[in-house]
Amino acid sequence: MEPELVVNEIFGPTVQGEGRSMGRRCAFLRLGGCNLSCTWCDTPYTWDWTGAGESGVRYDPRRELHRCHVRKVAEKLLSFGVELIVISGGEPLGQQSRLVPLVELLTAHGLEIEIETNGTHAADPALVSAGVRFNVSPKLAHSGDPEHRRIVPDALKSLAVTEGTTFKFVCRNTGDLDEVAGLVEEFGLGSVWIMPKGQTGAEVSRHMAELADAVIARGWNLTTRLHTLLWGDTRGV
Ligand SMILES: Nc1nc2[nH]cc(C(=O)O)c2c(=O)[nH]1
Ligand code: SF4
Ligand SMILES: [Mg+2]
Repeated sequence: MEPELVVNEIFGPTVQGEGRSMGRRCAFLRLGGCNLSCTWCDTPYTWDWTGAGESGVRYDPRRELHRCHVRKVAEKLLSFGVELIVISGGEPLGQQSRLVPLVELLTAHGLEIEIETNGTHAADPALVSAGVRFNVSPKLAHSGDPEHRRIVPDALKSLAVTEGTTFKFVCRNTGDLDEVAGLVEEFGLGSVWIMPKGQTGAEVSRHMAELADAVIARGWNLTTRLHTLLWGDTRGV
């Protein structure tokens, strides 16, 4: 039987708004479901059916989630005519065995693939050998998730030695950077990016200004949230 993915939305062309490929033209596959429930999550409509997030909104899974055959998803993503596909969520690695055939179809067409993940799942070796790059965003205490759920040591250690992985931490101020340093040290994380928390351009810019000098001084990289600066808290961009 042909595998199906639980999809929230497919959109493009846009630009990758975060991290190492910021500004690159791309299309997005946003999958449904997440194993965490961060209070400030910017995509609660992919998982929050009870109103657990900051907004208190209960989203309707019947509206938000769609089962789609891998082949159809691939066709749609290829139709955007972009060189880079970003797979996000929710938490896309919750469906990673079913992502393998999709990634194989896309890489056969010469596309590059990045997966945004919260770092609680080790990557399937088949995704790694297909050439997927992982943008791993472990959650800090301010996410509101209990530590045993947001920090999975074996997953982080495995992702840390996976070729081409970057780590991207959502931070508000310099106080958060000590917590990042602790994780970097404990799990041997390389290619560290700090990203300001924010769902409006003003909030992103304020946190960015507070963080920039300290991030540079610590020898890390800084990314903004380009899509938020451009389009605010809009879906599907
Ligand atoms: N343009 C754009 N860039 C992004 N980079 C990571 C995103 C995400 O939602 O994971 C995202 C997103 O939602 N939009
Ligand atoms: S891990 Fe990501 S998608 Fe899941 S709740 Fe946290 S911010 Fe939202
Ligand atoms: Mg987003």
